[in-house]
Amino acid sequence: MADSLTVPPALTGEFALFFDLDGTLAEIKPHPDQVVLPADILRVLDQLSQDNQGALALISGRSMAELDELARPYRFPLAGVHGAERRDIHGNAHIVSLPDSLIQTLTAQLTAALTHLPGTELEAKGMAFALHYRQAPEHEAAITALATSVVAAHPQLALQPGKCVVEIKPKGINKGEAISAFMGEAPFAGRTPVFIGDDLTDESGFRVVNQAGGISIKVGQGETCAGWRLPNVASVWQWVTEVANQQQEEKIAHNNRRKHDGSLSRSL
Ligand SMILES: O=P(O)(O)OC[C@H]1O[C@H](O[C@H]2O[C@H](CO)[C@@H](O)[C@H](O)[C@H]2O)[C@H](O)[C@@H](O)[C@@H]1O
Repeated sequence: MADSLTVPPALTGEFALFFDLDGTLAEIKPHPDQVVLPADILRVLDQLSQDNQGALALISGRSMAELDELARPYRFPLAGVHGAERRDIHGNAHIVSLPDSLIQTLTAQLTAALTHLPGTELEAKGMAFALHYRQAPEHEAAITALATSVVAAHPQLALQPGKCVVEIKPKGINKGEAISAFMGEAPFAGRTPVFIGDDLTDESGFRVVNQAGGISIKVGQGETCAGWRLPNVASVWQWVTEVANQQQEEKIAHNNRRKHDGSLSRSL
């Protein structure tokens, strides 16, 4: 499927919009804390959210606290840590946690192990851990072996490989489940889901969206079950801006038709 994929179609209708963050809305950077979302793109997302009755959510591997920071001043519905955290349209949080004792043990174990792998970084996210090797690609095999051994020792955990990262997350957690949860609730329910993502963690989201007859969009190269492809982050920004502009024009045309019909019926 991968290489014959084309740019996604125009969006006319009632949509529920889901966006991955790193590698989709934001360029990949050497370190996670160097990532920013341009103010223009945040305004476009807010516009899209308003024009779709609030049916827009960020679906990310990052924590919800980081997502809120990156999306400031806006507060969108969120799924963080690959779906282990979720904040619905009413602001209610749905959290999958691990026992504190296990989090403490894993933090200590992983911190100690990474001191022997210079250039690697541990990102502790509460119920999940990202083991980054972007600055030390020579340690990819060691990081993968370490994460694999930790997951093998704890049946409640699962591996989540990504771009220069191997993550350890609670078992059964994935972005597809998070999108399904949103699709069961207003204002998402009944709309056609659209999900844009770039990485392996996004494939479960694409599957759910495909099953619902929605629009799944892979950013960049690589095998995917998505139905459409955009080449890079710049093309995502361009596409979402075009979609927002088009929805605005439709709204204006719709309002003008209503005004015109109203004045016609008054004059009859
Ligand atoms: O689901 P996403 O929104 O795509 O988040 C996936 C992970 O993104 C971050 O790591 C990745 O992006 C970093 C910044 O560009 C990059 O330095 C790193 O190599 C990538 O793996 C984030 O740090 C993770 O917590 C997310 O799970």
